[in-house]
Amino acid sequence: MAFDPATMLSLTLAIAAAAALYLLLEWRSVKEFALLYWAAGFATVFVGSSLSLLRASGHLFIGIWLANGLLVLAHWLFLLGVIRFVGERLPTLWWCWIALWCAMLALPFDPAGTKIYLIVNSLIVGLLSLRASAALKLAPDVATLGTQQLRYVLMIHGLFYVAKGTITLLPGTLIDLTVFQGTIIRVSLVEGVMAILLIALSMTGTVRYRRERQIEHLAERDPLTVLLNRRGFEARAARRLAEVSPSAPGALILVDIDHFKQVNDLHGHAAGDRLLVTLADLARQMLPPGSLEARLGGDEFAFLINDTSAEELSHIGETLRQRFQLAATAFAAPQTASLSLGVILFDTPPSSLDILIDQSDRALYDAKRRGRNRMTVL
Ligand SMILES: Nc1nc2c(ncn2[C@@H]2O[C@H](COP(=O)(O)OP(=O)(O)OP(=O)(O)O)[C@@H](O)[C@H]2O)c(=O)[nH]1
Repeated sequence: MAFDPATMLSLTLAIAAAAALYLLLEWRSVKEFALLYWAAGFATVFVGSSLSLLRASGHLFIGIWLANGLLVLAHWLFLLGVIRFVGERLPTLWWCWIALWCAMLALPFDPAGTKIYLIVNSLIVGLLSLRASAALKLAPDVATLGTQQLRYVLMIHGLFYVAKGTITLLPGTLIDLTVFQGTIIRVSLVEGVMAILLIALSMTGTVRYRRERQIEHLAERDPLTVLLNRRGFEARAARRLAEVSPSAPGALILVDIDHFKQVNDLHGHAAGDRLLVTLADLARQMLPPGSLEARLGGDEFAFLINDTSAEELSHIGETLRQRFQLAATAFAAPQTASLSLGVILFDTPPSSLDILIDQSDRALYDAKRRGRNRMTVL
């Protein structure tokens, strides 16, 4: 296939239209607002590329100025989509490109004017793409394969446009925007086709990966307390247990609320829910960073702590018990709700999490049997 301008522009038109439509359909199912910006961006590329065909018939204002201006607008929409996707705010300064681009309308249609136009236009497109790429540099726990892909595609695209603007500065560089003449313009058309294809694919990938991660996250969380559920706890525990050694012992604390049924019966299910959330909040506040906190079901919770000691466990258990008891006084009952804790401290990795849960369950049973509102350590 010849890389002639007409073929490249036809490809650009076809891919941009398909990308706009695809992102719009994707938005209908995922309702991620960034997809709307990106779809609008590709629709703008489609309109801009269509208008650029008019330069061949002498309509230079529409075919060059307006068409290339729409290319800038498209990249602005891509940037707005990325900003929306990462939940950032864009400083007002970034709106200045509109004033700059309008100022270029004053440039004459001679070779010097066209050259300045191409340089400024390319630099604006390059900077908008690089800014979008920078916004996608997310923390490792938030970044997905999709965001990484989009980040690098936008970075390469932005660098290409900055290079294009810079090379155009060189004396003797041949460009003729009126008839798509000059190596830079031709290379740019080829890059444009590749870029819109890769950007569109990365954009859908970005949203998909994030959605998958959100679904994964929800599947491993208890909706009421937002602690891990049993499945999430099991999935994460194996790696923590393998890190246990005599110099860094581990502990599993099993917690059950005493007389919880009375809270539900006397104050309603919503009050019971509030108490469960209170316990989850206390655990989040008091357990050392890196601990695993889970609600195994009903009023039973499990906390896995690494690199701990009997003294630390005793302090955590006692404080948790006392603070919970204080919070539970808001729900008066013949027997106020309290906490029973069964703790197992171990200095070698156990053969399985289930065995560990069984052992701490025995400790918990002992705490219940001895009158509740206490902690038993094995
Ligand atoms: N509010 C609320 N209650 C729940 C939830 N899940 C389970 N429960 C209730 O938790 C209670 C747990 O019962 P038990 O642990 O047997 O009762 P208990 O009164 O705590 O008894 P002891 O543990 O022996 O002191 C039941 O009444 C369940 O209906 C929930 O998500 N929200």
